[in-house]
Formats: sequence, structure tokens, C-alpha cells
Amino acid sequence: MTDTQLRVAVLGAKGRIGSEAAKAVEAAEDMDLVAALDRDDDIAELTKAGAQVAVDLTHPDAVMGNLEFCVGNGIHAVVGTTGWTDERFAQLRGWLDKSPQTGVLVAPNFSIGAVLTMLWSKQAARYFESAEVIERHHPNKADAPSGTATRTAQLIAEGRNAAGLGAQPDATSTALDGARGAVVDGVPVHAVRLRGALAHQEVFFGGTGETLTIRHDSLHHSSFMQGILLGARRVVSTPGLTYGLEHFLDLG
Ligand SMILES: NC(=O)C1=CN([C@@H]2O[C@H](COP(=O)(O)OP(=O)(O)OC[C@H]3O[C@@H](n4cnc5c(N)ncnc54)[C@H](O)[C@@H]3O)[C@@H](O)[C@H]2O)C=CC1
Ligand SMILES: O=C(O)C1=N[C@H](C(=O)O)C[C@H](O)C1
Repeated sequence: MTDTQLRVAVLGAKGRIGSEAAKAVEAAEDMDLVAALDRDDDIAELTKAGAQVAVDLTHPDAVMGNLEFCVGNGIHAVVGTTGWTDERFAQLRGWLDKSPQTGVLVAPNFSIGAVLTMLWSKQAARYFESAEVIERHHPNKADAPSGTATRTAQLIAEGRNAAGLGAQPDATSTALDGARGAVVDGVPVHAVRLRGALAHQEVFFGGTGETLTIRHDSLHHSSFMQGILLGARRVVSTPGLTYGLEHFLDLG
């Protein structure tokens, strides 16, 4: 251990992703895992341990309380936990305004393939009349649709709006509740929960005489680890809110 080591804590350290993240931080040569906390632990341990960065991989019900503590104590945060709304972002920005040196990265997905899927979906969206998202996850997931699918749909809507596209063609006049999915900014999003699945997404585009499918599969939790470590390294020198790992990637 040297003075230059980044002092990182993991919240949700007994969870599916948090437990892997704690191991990845421990294994990183430039980091020390100074706290690994879960539901029943006292978050004040973060300050006692001198954490510079907290990685939050907990639950939508827990993340805001954790962030209020972190930002209030000048601890940078890397957030993978889902459940983000405009109201939550406004609350977080308010806390950051009072602690302007603190950085928070909120990343809907830490895997490079998912980040590219989101960016390419925004690009493709402007050229196709129709766009729908289908995500597939393990059945223990708390939220639906996934944070990644929600963000993908928002980015598709941004692409469509920039291109002046209107509502999507859809003559459905009779449907069972839910048959056309949840609608996020005008984009239908369908969530499948399946034993054996991990984290998967397909984005379908349709235009005259052609379709385009962008598909991403996370086959193992390791797909998220490089992004989490990169986020921790970069967030300490990036004050304020960063939304999306793409801002920390050199994507040319
Ligand atoms: N952005 C990304 O790339 C990824 C995000 N996620 C998200 O991370 C979150 C966690 O996912 P999983 O690990 O699958 O869930 P999980 O249920 O396996 O783990 C969550 C852990 O957080 C703990 N926890 C709950 N409240 C807490 C609190 N107040 N303080 C500390 N720990 C607390 C739970 O006891 C549990 O051990 C979900 O929102 C999921 O969508 C998961 C994978 C990748
Ligand atoms: O809960 C998960 O597993 C995942 N959650 C994130 C999401 O909701 O998008 C990221 C990834 O899909 C895995």
C-alpha cells in the first residue's frame, strides 16, 4: 500500500455485483478496498475508513440515502444502482451544488458492449421509423425495465427528435395490458425475466424494406468490472454529475 493508492469502498458488497466489484478493487494494483459494506452496516464506516470513492451497487430504495451521505462528506461515488428518475437526478444535483468538488458517476451499464449499444442506438434512431427495445435479465432483478433499457430508449428518443421523426407507426387498437411493453419517451420497452439469463438487450429498428438489430449480452458479471474500476479512477478528478460511462471512455 502506498500514499498514491485510491481508497475505494463498495456498498452492496454481499450482492451479486457488489461482491465481484469488491474482489476487482482488491485485485487492482492502484486501489485499496478500505470498506465493504452491506445493508446492516453503518455507512459512517466510509469516513472512518477514509474512503475517497464509494461504489454503490445496492438497491433503488437505498441508493439515494447512500449518495446523500457520500456527497455530504465529500466522498466521490460510482453508481451502478438503477431506479433513476428526473426527480432523483434533481435531488443529487442539489447535493452536489453544496459540495462542488465532489464527483458522482451514474452509469446505467458498466460494460463496454452495452455502452456502445446505447450510443449506436442513438445514432441509428434518426434513420428508422420504428424502434423497440427488449431486455432480458435474471428473475432476481428488482426493477423493470432495466436501467440500461430505459436509458437506451431515452437516447433513441433524443435521436428521433433530433431528426424530426414523429410518433412511431402502430395501428394496434386492441391489446392485452402490457402487450406493447412500457413506453419510455415514445419507445416501447419490453422486459423479460428468465432463469439462466444474466443481462441482455436487443434494440430493433425498422425502416422501408429493412430492419437493424443491435444485440448485447453480458455473459458474466466480469463484464462490468473494467468499467467500475475506470469509473473509480476518473470520478475523483471529475467534479459534479457524470451520466454514463461513455464520458470516461476515449471513443474517438
Ligand atoms: N450499472 C451496471 O452496469 C450494473 C448495475 N447493476 C445494478 O446494481 C444493483 C444491484 O444489483 P445486484 O448485485 O444484482 O443486486 P443484489 O440484490 O444481489 O445486491 C444488492 C446488495 O445491496 C445490499 N444493500 C441493500 N441496501 C443496502 C444499503 N443501504 N447499504 C449497503 N448495502 C445494501 C443488499 O443486502 C445486497 O447484498 C441493481 O440496481 C442492478 O440493477 C447490476 C449490474 C451491473
Ligand atoms: O440488475 C442487473 O443485473 C443489471 N442491471 C443494470 C440495468 O438495470 O440496466 C445493468 C445490467 O443490465 C445488469
